[in-house]
Amino acid sequence: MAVYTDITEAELRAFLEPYDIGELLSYKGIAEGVENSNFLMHTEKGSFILTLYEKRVDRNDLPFFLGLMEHLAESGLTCPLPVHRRDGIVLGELAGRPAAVITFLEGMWPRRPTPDHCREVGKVAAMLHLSGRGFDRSRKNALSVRAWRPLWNQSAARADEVEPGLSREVEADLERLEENWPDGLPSGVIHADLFPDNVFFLGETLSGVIDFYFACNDLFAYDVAVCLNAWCFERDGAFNMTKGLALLSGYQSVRPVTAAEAEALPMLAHGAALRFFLTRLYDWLNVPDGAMVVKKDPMEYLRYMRFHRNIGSAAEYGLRQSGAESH
Ligand SMILES: Nc1ncnc2c1ncn2[C@@H]1O[C@H](COP(=O)(O)OP(=O)(O)O)[C@@H](O)[C@H]1O
Ligand SMILES: N[C@@H](CCOP(=O)(O)O)C(=O)O
Repeated sequence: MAVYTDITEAELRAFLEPYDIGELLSYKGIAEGVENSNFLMHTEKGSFILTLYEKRVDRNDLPFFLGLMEHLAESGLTCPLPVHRRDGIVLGELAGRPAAVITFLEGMWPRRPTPDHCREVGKVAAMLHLSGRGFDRSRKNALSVRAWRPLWNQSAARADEVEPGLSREVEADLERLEENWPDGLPSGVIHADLFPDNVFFLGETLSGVIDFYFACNDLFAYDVAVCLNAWCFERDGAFNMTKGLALLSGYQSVRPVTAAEAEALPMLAHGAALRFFLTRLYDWLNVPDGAMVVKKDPMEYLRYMRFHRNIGSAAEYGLRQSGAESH
C-alpha cells in the first residue's frame, strides 16, 4: 500500500478549508501505486484524490506535471485535473509534503490486458504525443540513459544476492545501451509510465490516463517501447505478438512511426526494460519490508531485457510499416 505519509483528520480538514469541494465525509489511503501517498476522499461534492508527493518527486517538477494534466485535458485527452483552491493555487503542503487535490477518474485498470486494450493504449499514447506539442513547459527525463549508471551503482554490489551473475549481465547491457542509444528521433512530451495500472477503462472503452509523475520530454518511440513492455508480455514471460501488433497499429492509426524510429525500437525496448528493472531492483534492495508499499519484481523486467537483446527488427514486435513517415 503506497501510503508513506499518514495524515490526521484535523490536518486534512485544515488543508481542505481553502477549497470549494464541500465538507469532507470520509477518506482512506489507497492500496496501489509506488511513488506517492494517495488518499480517496468523499466530500459533499463527490470523490477526489489527495496526493502527497514523496521524496522521489522533485517539488520543482510539480508545475510541469499539474500543468500537463490541464493542457492534455484541454486538448481532449481524458485525465484527472488538479483542483484549484478559491485563490487559484493548486499546490499546497500537508504533513510536510507538497500536496494536491485531483479530480477522481471513473474506470478500472485492466488486470489482464487484451489486444483490444492494447490497441486503445497505443492510440492514447499517440494522442498524448501529438497533444503535448502545444504544451509550453518542458522537463528532462530524469530516468533516461544517462541516469541508469548512477542508479545501477546504488544496487550493483548487491545484485548477485538477487540472482548469481546478475551484476555481470546488467553491466554488459548497460554498456551496450550507453553506446548505441539513439538520438535525433522525433521527441516531445511522453508519459513514460503508461502501464496498465495507469490506464482506466469502462467496459472496453478507455476512460482516461492517470499518473503523470514521470512525464517528461523524450523520444516518442521510447514511450512506445515502455508500453510494449508493460502491455504485451504474458505472465509466463512470453511476448504476445498479437498484442504488439494491436498496440503498434493503434499507435500508428494516430501517429505513424518513422523508419528511423522503427529501426531503433528493439534498442529502445531493451533500454525501457532496463530502466524499470533498475528502479525495481533499487526498491527491492532498499525499501524496508514493513513499508506500506507493494514492491514490484525486478526479475520480470530482466526477462524482458533478455528477450529484447535478441530482437533483430521491430517487425518481431508486430510493427507493420506502410512506408509513410511523420515527425
Ligand atoms: N485521479 C484518479 N482517479 C481515480 N483513482 C486514482 C486517481 N489517481 C490515483 N488513483 C488511484 O490511486 C492509485 C495510485 O495512483 P498513482 O498515481 O499510480 O500513484 P503513484 O504515483 O504512487 O504510483 C491508482 O492505481 C488508482 O487506484
Ligand atoms: N510502473 C512502475 C512503477 C511506478 O509505479 P506506478 O504505480 O506509478 O505505475 C513499475 O512497474 O516498475
